Amino acid sequence: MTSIAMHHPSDADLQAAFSGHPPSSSPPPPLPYGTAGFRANSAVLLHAMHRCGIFAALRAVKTNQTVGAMVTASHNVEPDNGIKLVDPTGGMLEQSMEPILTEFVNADDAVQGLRRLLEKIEAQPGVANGGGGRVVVGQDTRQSSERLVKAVKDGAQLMGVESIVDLGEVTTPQLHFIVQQCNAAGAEGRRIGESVYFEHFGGAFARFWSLLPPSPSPAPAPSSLYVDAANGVGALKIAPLGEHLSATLSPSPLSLSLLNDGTQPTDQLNEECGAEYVQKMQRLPRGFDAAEMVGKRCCSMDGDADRLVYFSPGGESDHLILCDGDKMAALYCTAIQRMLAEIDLQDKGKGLRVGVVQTAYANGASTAFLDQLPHVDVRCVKTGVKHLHRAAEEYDVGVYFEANGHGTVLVKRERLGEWASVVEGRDERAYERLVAFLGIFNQTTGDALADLLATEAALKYLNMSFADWAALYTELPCRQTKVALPRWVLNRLQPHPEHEKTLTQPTELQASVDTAVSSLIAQHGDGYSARAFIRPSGTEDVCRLYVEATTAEGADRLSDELKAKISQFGAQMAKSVMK
Ligand SMILES: CC(=O)N[C@H]1[C@@H](OP(=O)(O)O)O[C@H](CO)[C@@H](O)[C@@H]1O
Ligand SMILES: [Mg+2]
Repeated sequence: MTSIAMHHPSDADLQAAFSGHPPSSSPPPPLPYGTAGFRANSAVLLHAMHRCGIFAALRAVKTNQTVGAMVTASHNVEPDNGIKLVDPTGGMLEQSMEPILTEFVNADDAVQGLRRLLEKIEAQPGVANGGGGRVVVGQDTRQSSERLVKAVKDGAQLMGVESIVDLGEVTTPQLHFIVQQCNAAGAEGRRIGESVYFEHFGGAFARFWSLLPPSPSPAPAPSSLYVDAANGVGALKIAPLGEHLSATLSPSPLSLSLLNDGTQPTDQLNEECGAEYVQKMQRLPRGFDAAEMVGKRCCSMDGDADRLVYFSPGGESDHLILCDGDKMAALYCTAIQRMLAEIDLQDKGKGLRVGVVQTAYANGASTAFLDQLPHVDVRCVKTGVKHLHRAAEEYDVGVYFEANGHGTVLVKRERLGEWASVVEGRDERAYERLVAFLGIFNQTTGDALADLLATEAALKYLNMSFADWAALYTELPCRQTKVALPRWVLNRLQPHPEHEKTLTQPTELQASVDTAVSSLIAQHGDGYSARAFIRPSGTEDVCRLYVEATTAEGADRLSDELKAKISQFGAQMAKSVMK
């Protein structure tokens, strides 16, 4: 295969780069770099994968570092697929690169597109001539993933990258973490693979556990945690995680029981299971028996294991008690607050700046709970973890969570280090415990496995049962619905650029929301609260509607009314183009 040196390739080189590769006869519809990368039905993605491979390799060559490419469509249905690119930091692709990549992926003329891309990449700051660079590729368990990974690798190979490592089936957060580790100081010669991941997170959990007050002897048997793996890639990682914990902590304090592991012929990825289903539908996932498992501690990951929600069957049909991302943020903040208080530094002007970042989908009761915690800033940003992650980085300890369970806690290690001297003579074990707890979180992205460990650690430390955790606050009744609309209609909806709690366009649709909300409040009088917003999804061709109100009946009514308004708006738009 021809490979292109980064500087001034000839037209023949560029032509060769695309010979035998899509786009084929029918050009696919333009693909946006959405909330989490490119995502669509897998049948139209081959050319995008090939070009993302080219792009990833160029970024790797330019920075002379390791870049990642994860082939996954996360919580989407099995026939969909997608790709998320991982920057050398281990984080998501830098935002300024998104339009550059999008233009290249959608260029009608592939050769011209690549020429423009080369110019733009060369203009970026970085190593002048590049040289080495590595692309690490991972995939979820979708049937289409293997074929698409091949297209990514073919694309990467054309760009003269020094090496391409195919990790096979890994979770999205594993790939992020491995990329970060590859670029860390002293990584040369280290084996690239997932063992580094299990050692790091299993080790962090074990360290924290060993710093807890000793359990009465003999230690009580660990209570089982039932894990719904959404029939996705996370299922493959529960056993190695368990083995690692048993090898480090004897006996392992966690007993993990795996369900929806994708091994049965009827198992379908994300179908009636997984974090998205459980959180949005508020229903028990398939395979969880309400009567048999009542009161048990359970959790659900999504298809690529970067989200986690906890729940407990309520005993009746498929009713459940949910601890979603909002409650995980509340739990972690409570634990961090307690740990800070133990070292007694918070109110002495030396405290760490602790912040929590949420989106407009956070339940109002969670925001109120976090707001009343002392010394914690609460912020609301746009949907999509890239926005939350960036905002959380501004704090010394930045907790971020989407209600759907995607989140983590970011820590400025150097600030923690500065504290080491301040705590001298105080409770040093408490300080070490704080450091160890914060060490459990994945610093690159939200991570179902790491969050599972952190949740179990926090519950143990706070001596809380699942029921105690669920009772930290009571959610306001809320409804999340979606209305299918074509992309060109969705493109007319412009959410507020900072918080998405309103639409700046079309103003008539926003006015309908305002009127419906005010009239519900007016009907109930003082003390009644209600909130609603509309937003186009960045991962599916749907318009999302979120509603919350003091009463369930009010939330239902508001939701029905606004759903009808959205459908009406879609119909009007369709009519206007037919004229
Ligand atoms: C309301 C909601 O849950 N939206 C999800 C969903 O984005 P949308 O743009 O809303 O489709 O998928 C994103 C990627 O997984 C996730 O970050 C986000 O929170
Ligand atoms: Mg996901």
